[in-house]
Amino acid sequence: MYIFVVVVKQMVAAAKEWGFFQIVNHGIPKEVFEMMLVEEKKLFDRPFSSKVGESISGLSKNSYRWGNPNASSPAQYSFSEAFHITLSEITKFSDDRNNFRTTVDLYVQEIARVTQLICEVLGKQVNVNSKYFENIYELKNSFLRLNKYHPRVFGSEVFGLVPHTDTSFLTILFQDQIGGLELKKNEQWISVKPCSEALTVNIGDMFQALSNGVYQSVRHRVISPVNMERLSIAFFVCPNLETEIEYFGHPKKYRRFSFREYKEQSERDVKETGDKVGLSRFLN
Ligand SMILES: O=C(O)CCC(=O)C(=O)O
Ligand SMILES: [Fe+2]
Repeated sequence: MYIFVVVVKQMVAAAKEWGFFQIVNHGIPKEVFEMMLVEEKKLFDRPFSSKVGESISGLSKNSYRWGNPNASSPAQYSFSEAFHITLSEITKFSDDRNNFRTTVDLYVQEIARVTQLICEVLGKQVNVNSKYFENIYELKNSFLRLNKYHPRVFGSEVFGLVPHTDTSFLTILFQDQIGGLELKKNEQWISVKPCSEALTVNIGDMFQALSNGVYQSVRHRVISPVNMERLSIAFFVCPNLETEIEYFGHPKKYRRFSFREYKEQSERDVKETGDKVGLSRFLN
């Protein structure tokens, strides 16, 4: 019990100060990550035409992304490709010849169990209404993002993923051992070193709003690896589109808004400026 209290304190402190922390002893067997990496590799190894052209293993057609479609200068290029798989899609997969569906489903169940605990614990400390995290596995708008980063082809630093904050409540990331993820703190970029047993958790914009700005959704980016590829798997816990995001105490830092409103505003901002304005648009 004492240990639990200490760990909660550390998580809360990290969520406030860094917006990031790593967890070990999460109870997910390492085989689950290994199996998931095998499936991820197989998926990315398909020919480009197959990834953009047809639906794979029952994934929706627009689940595949590459680069940054909104880039208007080299500084905004992202040298990576990704698959987005929503929880609602997982139940609809039809083709399971290659264990893809079973593996993804197992992964999400395991991750959702750990995420449930983290969300409840963090939420409780800042009086977030418990309805937001009642059943993480039922939040069908949540999604997995499988990321593959390509070795850099130009000189010095190239982005694998441009600086951004996550729109989610919270993101829970498994990364391989290559490294490249960095977070911004006091105007400096700091690397989040890979640790094979750890999951990396970061606060998203929605948790910042629900906690009235106490937890920080911190900007982060990925620097392209040198001479090798990097893989990661991010699980974004997201509310349903119509969910109203609101802190129930006073004074309220942000006005009430729906997740749909936030997403649509962010998409418009990204299209127009290449970047999301984020929560500062929703100040009270
Ligand atoms: O791959 C990583 O290390 C980070 C991924 C990320 O930030 C994202 O997918 O939003
Ligand atoms: Fe991110």
